[in-house]
Amino acid sequence: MSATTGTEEATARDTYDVVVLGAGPTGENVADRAHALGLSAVIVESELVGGECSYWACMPSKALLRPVTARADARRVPGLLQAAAVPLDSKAVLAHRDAFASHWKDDGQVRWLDSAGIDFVRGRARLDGPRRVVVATGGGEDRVLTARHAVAVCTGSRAVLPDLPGLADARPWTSREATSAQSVPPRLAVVGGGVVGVEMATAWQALGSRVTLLVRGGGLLPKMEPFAGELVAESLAEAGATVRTGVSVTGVRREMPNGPATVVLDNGEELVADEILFATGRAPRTDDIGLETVGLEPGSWLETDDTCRVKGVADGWLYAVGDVNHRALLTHQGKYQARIVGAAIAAQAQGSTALDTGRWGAHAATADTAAVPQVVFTDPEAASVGLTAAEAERAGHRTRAVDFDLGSVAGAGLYADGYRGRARMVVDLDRETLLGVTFVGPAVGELLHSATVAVAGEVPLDRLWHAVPAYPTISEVWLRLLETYRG
Ligand SMILES: Cc1cc2nc3c(=O)[nH]c(=O)nc-3n(C[C@H](O)[C@H](O)[C@H](O)COP(=O)(O)OP(=O)(O)OC[C@H]3O[C@@H](n4cnc5c(N)ncnc54)[C@H](O)[C@@H]3O)c2cc1C
Ligand SMILES: NC(=O)c1ccc[n+]([C@@H]2O[C@H](COP(=O)([O-])OP(=O)(O)OC[C@H]3O[C@@H](n4cnc5c(N)ncnc54)[C@H](O)[C@@H]3O)[C@@H](O)[C@H]2O)c1
Repeated sequence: MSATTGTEEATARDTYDVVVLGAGPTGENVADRAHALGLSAVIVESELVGGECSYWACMPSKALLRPVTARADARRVPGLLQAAAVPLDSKAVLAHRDAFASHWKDDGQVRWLDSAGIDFVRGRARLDGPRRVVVATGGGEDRVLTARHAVAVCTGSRAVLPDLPGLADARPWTSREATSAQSVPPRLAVVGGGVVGVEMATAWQALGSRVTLLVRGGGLLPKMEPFAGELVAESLAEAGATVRTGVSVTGVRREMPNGPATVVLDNGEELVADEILFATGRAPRTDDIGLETVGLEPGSWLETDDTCRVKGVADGWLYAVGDVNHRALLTHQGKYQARIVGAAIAAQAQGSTALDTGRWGAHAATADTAAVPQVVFTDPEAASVGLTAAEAERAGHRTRAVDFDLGSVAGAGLYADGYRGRARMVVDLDRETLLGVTFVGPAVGELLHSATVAVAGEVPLDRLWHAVPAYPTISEVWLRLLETYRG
C-alpha cells in the first residue's frame, strides 16, 4: 500500500468527471444528467441553488400573475362577474409569491442535489486554465476542482441597465426587485416592452399600482407576431395602465432617498413615479469567471456549436449551457440543452469518437433554432413556437401565414364571454409543414405544446388533418386553421 499525502488526497477528492459552474435550472440539469449516465459531478453556486428562475424570475413572476389571470377569467363568465369584480388581495398574492420563491432559501434544492448524488460547493467559481476551476468559498482558502472530462459554464444572465444620467442614485428596480418587492408602489414606471416589461406591468397594475409602460419601439413584444403586442397593449390599457410607444428615457433622478423618482423623456416631458422598473434585456454573467485563462473574452456571451461546446476552445472540454450561451434565454431551453450536454459528455467519457450532431441528433440542440416555445403569462396570454411570418420570410422560406379569429371557435366562446384572441400558423409551402405557430388569448399557454409537437415533429399538414381536436375545446382552432389553408 502506498502512502498518500494530504495534498494528493485533496486532489483526488476534488477531481470529478464534470464540474458545473452555476446551480440554476440549467446547471442542475447538466449535473443530474451526467450523474444519471454514470459520471461523477460537482456543482458550484455563489448565491442560491435554483438560480434566477426559482427566486427572481419564472416562479415568483408566475405566482404574481396567476391570480391576475384567474380573476380576469372569472370576470368573463356569467355568474361570477360580480363576485370577481373586486381588487386583488395584494397581501395574499405577495405571500403566495413568497412561498413560490421558497422565501429565498435554498435548503430544499440543496437537499435535492444531495439526493441526486451531486456534490455541492458554495462559493464563487472561476476557470483557471483548461479543466481547472478555483472556488472562493469565503472561508479564506480557495478550493481547486479538476474535471476529467468537461467543465460546464451555466452562470446565467443578469439584468442590463442603460447608461443614463442619475440612474444609480435613483435606485431603479430590475427584474429582481419587480419579482420580490414586499409592497405595492402607488405609481410604477416600466421601461421596456419585452416579456419582463409586459408581464410585470400586468402584475403590478392588477395589484394596485398605476403603471406607465414606456416603450421606445412601435409596440409591445417585438419578438412575436405583431398582433401579440397589439392585443396585450389593448388589454393593459383596459386594465388602467398607460402604454406609451415611441418614447425614450433620457434620464432619471430621485431627489430624496425616500421620495418619488422622476423619469425624463426624450421629448423633455417628466413623469413622476414611486418606482421605476428597467426591463431592458440581459447581460451574460461571465465578467469574472476566468474566461481569459482559456483564451476567451471576459463579459462576453459564450458562443457554442449545437452541442453547446464553446467555440475556439481546443479539445471540446468546455461547454456553455443556458442563458450564458445566448441561444434562447428560457428555462426550458436551458434544461433541454443540459440534457443534450449531459448525454454528449457521457458519450465522450465512454470513448465514443463521433457524436450524433446532425439536425435533430441526440447531441444537437436543434430546437433552439427551429422550435423554441414561449408563453407570455399576460392577460391575454401570448404563446408562440418557431418562426414568425417575418422571420420565416427573412430566412428565405416560401411561406404562407394562415390566420384565424380565436374568438369564433366554439370552445373559446364557452371559455369566456367575448373571448378575444387570434391564431396564426406559418406554413412552409415547399414542404407543407409548419415553421411557426402563435396563439394569443386567454388560456392559450396550455395549447402551445400541440404546436411545438407539430413544428419540432415537422408533421405534414396532410397528417395534421387526422389529428382531430376534441369538441368543444379551444384546440378546435387547429381544424379552423387547416380548413382556412385548404380553402
Ligand atoms: C422576470 C423574469 C421572468 C422569467 N420568466 C420565465 C418563464 O416564465 N419561463 C421561462 O422559461 N423563462 C423565464 N425567464 C428566463 C429564465 O429565468 C432564464 O432563462 C433561466 O433562469 C436561465 O437559467 P440558467 O440556469 O441558465 O441561469 P440562472 O437561472 O441565471 O442561474 C445561473 C446561476 O449561476 C450562479 N452563478 C453565476 N456566476 C457564478 C459563479 N462565478 N460561481 C458560482 N455560481 C455562479 C448564479 O448565482 C445563478 O444561481 C424569466 C426571466 C426573468 C428575468
Ligand atoms: N414568460 C417567459 O417566458 C419570460 C418572462 C420573462 C422573461 N423571459 C426571458 O427573459 C429574457 C429577458 O427579458 P427582457 O424583457 O428583459 O428582455 P427582452 O430582450 O425580451 O426585452 C427588452 C426590451 O427592452 C428594450 N430596451 C432595451 N434597451 C432599452 C432602453 N435603453 N430603453 C428602452 N427600451 C430598451 C428592447 O428594445 C426590448 O424590447 C428574455 O429573453 C425573455 O424571453 C421569459
